[in-house]
Amino acid sequence: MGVEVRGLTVAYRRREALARVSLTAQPGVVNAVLGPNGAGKTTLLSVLATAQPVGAGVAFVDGHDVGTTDGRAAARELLGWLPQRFDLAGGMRLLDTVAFAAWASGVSEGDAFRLASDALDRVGLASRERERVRTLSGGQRQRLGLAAATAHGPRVLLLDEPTAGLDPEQRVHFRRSVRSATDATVLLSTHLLDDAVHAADRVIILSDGQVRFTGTPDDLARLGARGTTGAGQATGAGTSPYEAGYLAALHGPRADESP
Ligand SMILES: Nc1ncnc2c1ncn2[C@@H]1O[C@H](COP(=O)(O)OP(=O)(O)OP(=O)(O)O)[C@@H](O)[C@H]1O
Repeated sequence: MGVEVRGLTVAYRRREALARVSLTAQPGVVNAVLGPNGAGKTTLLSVLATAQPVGAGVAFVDGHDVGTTDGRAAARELLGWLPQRFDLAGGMRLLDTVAFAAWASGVSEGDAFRLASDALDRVGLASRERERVRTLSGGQRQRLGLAAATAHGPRVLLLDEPTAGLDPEQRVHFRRSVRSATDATVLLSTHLLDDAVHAADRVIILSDGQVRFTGTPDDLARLGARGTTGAGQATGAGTSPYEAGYLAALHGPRADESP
């Protein structure tokens, strides 16, 4: 069932971080949520992760309405969430870290270590499973976070800027790990266009709390290839079709209210 959001509005005090956002994410599809700083990406993922209340509108995670107490409880069992900032105990071994996360997500103690071992294998850390967390590089740490978020087999996976701060090679590794770690519906937030078009089947562009574009990376490139942004500015030489599409999406009309 994936994710469905209709008319979602979330405000901090009186300022709207999300303004009547509507979008769907189909089962098994990797969606990049792209947008500038302050666009509302973390707020959207936090609502879906049940860490933040729905203001107005509705949000369903695999058919469960996260605006209700029962819906939140049901959604939590089938979610995987890698927040923008997460703490891991440096002295713990990788295997114990992931097994603990699986157990905390409802997996039995007996299954937790087997699932943790499988998850570490999928993100390319199997050979390090006996090592301690503090020995990992930034990129390896993110992949450990991915293993911890996916070991219990979530139906919906929410990754908040998982490649922030990683060098290009580590970003490529991480993107590949997402593909191999899960067949869940994925929402992956980023402000890096490269990550969005290479990691995802679909791109959702948010700006100022509004959806500006939804489509495939090819759709975005086609939008860019039209040669002008929605604001009528010509795109310069050296601008890729994706970048031109991103600019057009940011400066054109909002996308979630079109048929
Ligand atoms: N706890 C908070 N209190 C008040 N305002 C907040 C809070 N969290 C976020 N905001 C505001 O809500 C808006 C959306 O923030 P959000 O963190 O969702 O954006 P983002 O797209 O994830 O940004 P970034 O790329 O910088 O992480 C911003 O204007 C931000 O200042």
